[in-house]
Amino acid sequence: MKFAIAQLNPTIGDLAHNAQQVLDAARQADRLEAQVLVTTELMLCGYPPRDLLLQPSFIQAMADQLDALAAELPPHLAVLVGYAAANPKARYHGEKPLFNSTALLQGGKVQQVFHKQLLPTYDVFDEHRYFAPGQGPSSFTIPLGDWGLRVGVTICEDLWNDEEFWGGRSYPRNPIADLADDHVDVVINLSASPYSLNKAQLRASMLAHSATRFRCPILYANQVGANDDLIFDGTSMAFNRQGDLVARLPSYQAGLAVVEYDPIQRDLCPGDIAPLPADENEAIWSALVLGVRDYTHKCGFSKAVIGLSGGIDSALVAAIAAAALGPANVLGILMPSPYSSDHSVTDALALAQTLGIAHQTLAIGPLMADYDQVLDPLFAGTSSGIAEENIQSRIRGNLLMAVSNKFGHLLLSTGNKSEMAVGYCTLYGDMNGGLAVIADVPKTRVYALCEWLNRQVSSGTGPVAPVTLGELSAQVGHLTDALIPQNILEKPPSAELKPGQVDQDSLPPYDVLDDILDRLVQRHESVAEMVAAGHDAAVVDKVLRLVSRAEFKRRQTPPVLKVTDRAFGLGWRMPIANRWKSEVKQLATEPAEQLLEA
Ligand SMILES: Nc1ncnc2c1ncn2[C@@H]1O[C@H](COP(=O)(O)OP(=O)(O)OC[C@H]2O[C@@H]([n+]3cccc(C(=O)O)c3)[C@H](O)[C@@H]2O)[C@@H](O)[C@H]1O
Ligand SMILES: Nc1ncnc2c1ncn2[C@@H]1O[C@H](COP(=O)(O)OP(=O)(O)OP(=O)(O)O)[C@@H](O)[C@H]1O
Ligand SMILES: NC(=O)CC[C@H](N)C(=O)O
Repeated sequence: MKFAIAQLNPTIGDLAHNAQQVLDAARQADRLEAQVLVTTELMLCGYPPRDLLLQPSFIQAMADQLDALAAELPPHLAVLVGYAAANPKARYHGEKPLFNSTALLQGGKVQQVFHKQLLPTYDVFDEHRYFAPGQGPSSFTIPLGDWGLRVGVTICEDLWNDEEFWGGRSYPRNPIADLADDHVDVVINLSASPYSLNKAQLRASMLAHSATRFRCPILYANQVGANDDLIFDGTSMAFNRQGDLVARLPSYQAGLAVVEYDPIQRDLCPGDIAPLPADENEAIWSALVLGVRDYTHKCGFSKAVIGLSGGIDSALVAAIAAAALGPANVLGILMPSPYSSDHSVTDALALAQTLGIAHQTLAIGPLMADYDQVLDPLFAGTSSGIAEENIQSRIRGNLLMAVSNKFGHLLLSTGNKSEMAVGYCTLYGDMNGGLAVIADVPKTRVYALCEWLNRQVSSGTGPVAPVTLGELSAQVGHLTDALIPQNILEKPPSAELKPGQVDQDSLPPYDVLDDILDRLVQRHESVAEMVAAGHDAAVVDKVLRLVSRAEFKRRQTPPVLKVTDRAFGLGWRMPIANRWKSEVKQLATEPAEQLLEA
């Protein structure tokens, strides 16, 4: 008796293409003599479909696609497919018209339908907006010799609510416990669980716990690929009833695994276990490469443009883009101003050369002079300040968008999470772009990732992950000792908007800033807790005020690829016109310029 797990990469709304992926996987599973194929949550429409779910024509098209798929599948194979099913009982306003469902397709038609019971509505999830909860327990039976194997079906969050695992902090219901009470032999879970740092390890310990606690094998199929800001790592797994890992699919790529069930032992047999990324840097790098590749291609682009400043943020984004799209599809634009250092140009050129990407230099001095001249009647008699400095950034943003418009390149923006948090970036300037590639990566991690990249290349360790450095190395071919030129790693970070400017004139050292931000954004700590951890109260106060003051900018940031537990975007929904002072001593009404320089 064999189960197949299909780890697939659906595109939101591309029903025919997603169904074709299921069909291809089913044919492969059939050739491998599997009896059951498990796909991922909402596979037919892709996860998360968001407000497409509010369009009745979309739901009808999905139902039609499901019937068409059922008719084409190998007839003996039982195929579990995630889709959104109409809720026939929904009659009054406010009752949700849909279920988040799994169809069991076999013999050319839909045999059974199971509904998700626990609907996540936190962080980036908003499932109560669309779905009614199902009432379990949900199972089906596969004839096996003279008995029937009872298979319990759950959908993603259904498995995330074991009160023992979370130390009592969960809802009263646990669908896995209900299935165990119902004496199922195996539990299946169809998931769309987005990547964040170390989440694969969390999922594994949670699954191992449930398998052990209920003495029940678990097969877990997770979506792979990126849809908008969310990156899905896949890393599908299977655990036996002792809680041992018996199979794992590779992270960050589509694939199919077959796991055998032994009816005598009533347990899963050991199968192939793909390695996890070797460390945190490899995991984040691989996630970002997948995020850029899928966003770019799924939005219909093949090429990207990036402003290359000779700094570390644009260097990392350019390396990610080169790995994701191929160096031939990345264009770096150097735009020196009279305030730019020589090394901003030489370092950017060295980077373009090691990455093998095309580059072009557009000097912005004459445009700055034109702006000064045009604004002179209005600005005469005022002292030069932030308005004039930001014009440089806006000229660059404008030129980059002109290149994007002219040649159809996607503009990748380069701001990191630390500067996005405190508003150390210019609206309609360096914030321009279609995708904010590293806006969930703190500056200290930007350095760590670049150092890791250089170590990988210089140690000649070769491919580190299937979609990542290996491909980049293969494409670049001539990598020597460093991918990111050493000077980019060593020089002090600077916006170079005025002579001699460095980030640390305005901001606390990045290790201090990032620790405070982590405590604020991820861990919801109070000022008192941060001070107790050793931070200076005045520094904490300044950072909190900057964060509060910059909300209007973050709301206008391009979609941010999420790699932490809490990214700016859907998981961070703060009001802009906001007078809540928390423990911040005073409302942040000072201009950002004064705050940054305080
Ligand atoms: N609540 C609100 N809702 C909507 N809009 C609001 C707003 N409050 C201010 N604004 C608008 O925002 C403007 C201020 O924001 P903005 O124009 O971005 O300018 P601002 O934040 O004043 O200055 C940008 C800062 O980013 C730094 N920086 C660091 C690194 C790189 C770069 C770079 O550009 O390369 C820049 C730069 O040194 C400076 O300190 C106001 O003049 C106002 O128009
Ligand atoms: N001289 C320049 N040429 C091209 N692009 C630039 C230049 N200066 C700034 N940019 C663009 O604006 C972004 C923000 O730049 P800036 O150097 O001011 O800040 P940063 O946070 O230190 O980033 P980086 O580390 O990439 O320099 C850069 O990442 C780059 O995309
Ligand atoms: N799609 C879901 O139900 C996802 C929720 C789940 N807790 C996760 O992050 O993986």
